[in-house]
Amino acid sequence: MSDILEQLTLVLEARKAADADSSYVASLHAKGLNKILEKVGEESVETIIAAKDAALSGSKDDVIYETADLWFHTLVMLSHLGLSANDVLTELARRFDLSGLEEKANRTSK
Ligand SMILES: N=c1c2ncn([C@@H]3O[C@H](COP(=O)(O)OP(=O)(O)OP(=O)(O)O)[C@@H](O)[C@H]3O)c2ncn1[C@@H]1O[C@H](COP(=O)(O)O)[C@@H](O)[C@H]1O
Repeated sequence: MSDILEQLTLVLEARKAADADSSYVASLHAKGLNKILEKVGEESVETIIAAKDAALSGSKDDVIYETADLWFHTLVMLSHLGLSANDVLTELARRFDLSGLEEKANRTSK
């Protein structure tokens, strides 16, 4: 796992027990899963809009910024559910080198 992802995972875990008044992450946990999912949805839309704008303007800075917001909020969602980036990385590693078409054919109904 990249250094920053590893460090952020540790911070997110610690924030589950932090005071909601002094931590944005703790405030999300206190508000609950629906609020976290609302943020994931919001950041998804903002990422899509930034990508569409980048295709028109050629400026990609907002795509990076909004994608970081999206990744961050999905990490909070995973943490809230007792999961972590490592669980997703393990799944990506399992898929590595497997054609997307082949992987899809092997999927059980989900
Ligand atoms: N990477 C991030 C990160 N990315 C985005 N954000 C916050 O996510 C929010 C998203 O932006 P919005 O404009 O949607 O926020 P908002 O309008 O305040 O949100 P709402 O009131 O609409 O819910 C902002 O408050 C950002 O500051 C982050 N907050 C924290 N982190 C990391 O998490 C760590 C722990 O943060 P705290 O829990 O706040 O200490 C930090 O040290 C960082 O490493």
